[in-house]
Amino acid sequence: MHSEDILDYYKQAYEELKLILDLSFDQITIADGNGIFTKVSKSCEPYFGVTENGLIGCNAFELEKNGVFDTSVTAEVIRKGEKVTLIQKTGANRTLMVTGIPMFDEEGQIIKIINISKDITENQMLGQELKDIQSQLQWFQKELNKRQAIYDSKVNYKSVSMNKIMELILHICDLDATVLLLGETGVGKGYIAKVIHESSIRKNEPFVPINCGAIPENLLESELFGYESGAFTGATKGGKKGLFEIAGKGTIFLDEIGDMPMNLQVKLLHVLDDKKVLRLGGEKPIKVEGRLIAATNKDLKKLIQEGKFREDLYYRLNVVPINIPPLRERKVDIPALVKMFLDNYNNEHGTHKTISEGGYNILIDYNYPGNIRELENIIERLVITTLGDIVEDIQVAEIIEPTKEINYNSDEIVPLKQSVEELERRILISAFEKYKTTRKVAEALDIDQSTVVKKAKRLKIKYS
Ligand SMILES: Nc1ncnc2c1ncn2[C@@H]1O[C@H](COP(=O)(O)OP(=O)(O)OP(=O)(O)O)[C@@H](O)[C@H]1O
Repeated sequence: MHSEDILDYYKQAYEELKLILDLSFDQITIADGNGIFTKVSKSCEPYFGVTENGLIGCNAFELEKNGVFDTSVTAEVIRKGEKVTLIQKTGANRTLMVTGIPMFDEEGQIIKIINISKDITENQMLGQELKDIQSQLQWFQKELNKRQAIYDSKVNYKSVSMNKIMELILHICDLDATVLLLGETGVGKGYIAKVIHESSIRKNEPFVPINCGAIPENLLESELFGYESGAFTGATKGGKKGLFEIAGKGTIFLDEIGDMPMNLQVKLLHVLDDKKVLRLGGEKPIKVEGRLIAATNKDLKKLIQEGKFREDLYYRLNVVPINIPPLRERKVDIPALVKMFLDNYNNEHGTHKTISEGGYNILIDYNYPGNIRELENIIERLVITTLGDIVEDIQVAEIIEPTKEINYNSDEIVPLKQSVEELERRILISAFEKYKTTRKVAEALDIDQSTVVKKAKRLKIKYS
């Protein structure tokens, strides 16, 4: 071949190479062994924010420093002496996947580096969007699970006050914060404590309830904190786990916290502050990881004033207070509860009882000093004691009549003696429903056992 033909051949080859470079969708750059760009495809311009001529003759190390791209693949190939693939962020805010391929001379020195880049900005954005959607989905799933748990728990309510409580529960169920449930006897504090546990991430861990008012002080202490063998006379060999230990990562429910003896209140406060518990006679602290829910029907502030409840413990427990209103203040909830209890007891006793319209109205009108517990008992008694399939008005009235309360909010003036007797009767009936024995009722009402017996006789209250 003549030298002119050779020149033509190379010229043509060069033109073809340039055309390929410029037509390529990918960004191609060629640098020499020192990292100086010798050829750059036109498509590079929008991706690096620098013109073709602005790149040619520039050093990759310099461009890296000037922020045209973060890590230069050319520079990396020179540093490592081998083929490199990396993700590169450019000054024009694009994300590229770049591969740099070195070419060597006979002595193994790099003479050229060919870089091919693919724009993956959209892929990355889609990837991020996918991640965002996935985390949103997880959040919705978690919310849905919590709502499902509340639905499954069959807390029937229509009232605004209960709706607010359930929304609060959804909000706090997964937090570690201590919950203090307040409300009259029978409003469902224990029931709600269980709902909180079952709607929370702790639902597969134990739910451990204990009634602080029903157990003597020394027994309560060993139940709560456990003991080592030989801690006291009669202690089981091998010791015993306390309820905090048994609850593990679950929920410990301290019912009737207002009845906890002062001495134990101090110990409980230490456990809550230190998040550690010591078994009686033990030396090794055990980590407390469970969530605490406490409940009381007593006025804790009044107990503090009377010196019967520690103020510091009160503030420690009162992180999320939930005040459950009495049933008489949310009568819209009664129909669904009546239906639920009627269905439950019909199932349990194999009956098909319904309640007459009049009987139903009596149930709605009644003020339930014993709250949901009393309503449940009334429905069970009606299902068991009535003979036909329809519970008539009179049968409902007969059950409610002995405890029918005087409506103190009405304008009707009733003789004081009658009012006092009625109030006593209500209190005693509720106390008997809960505590069953005259001794425990006397303890709860802080009167002598003989007074309980006398009053029950005078007010014709039956107890077993
Ligand atoms: N929302 C509810 N739906 C169905 N049953 C309920 C509901 N709330 C309470 N109950 C039922 O009413 C009864 C009393 O509830 P619970 O023992 O939780 O009340 P409490 O406020 O803890 O009472 P106390 O202060 O006397 O311990 C229980 O049998 C419980 O199952």
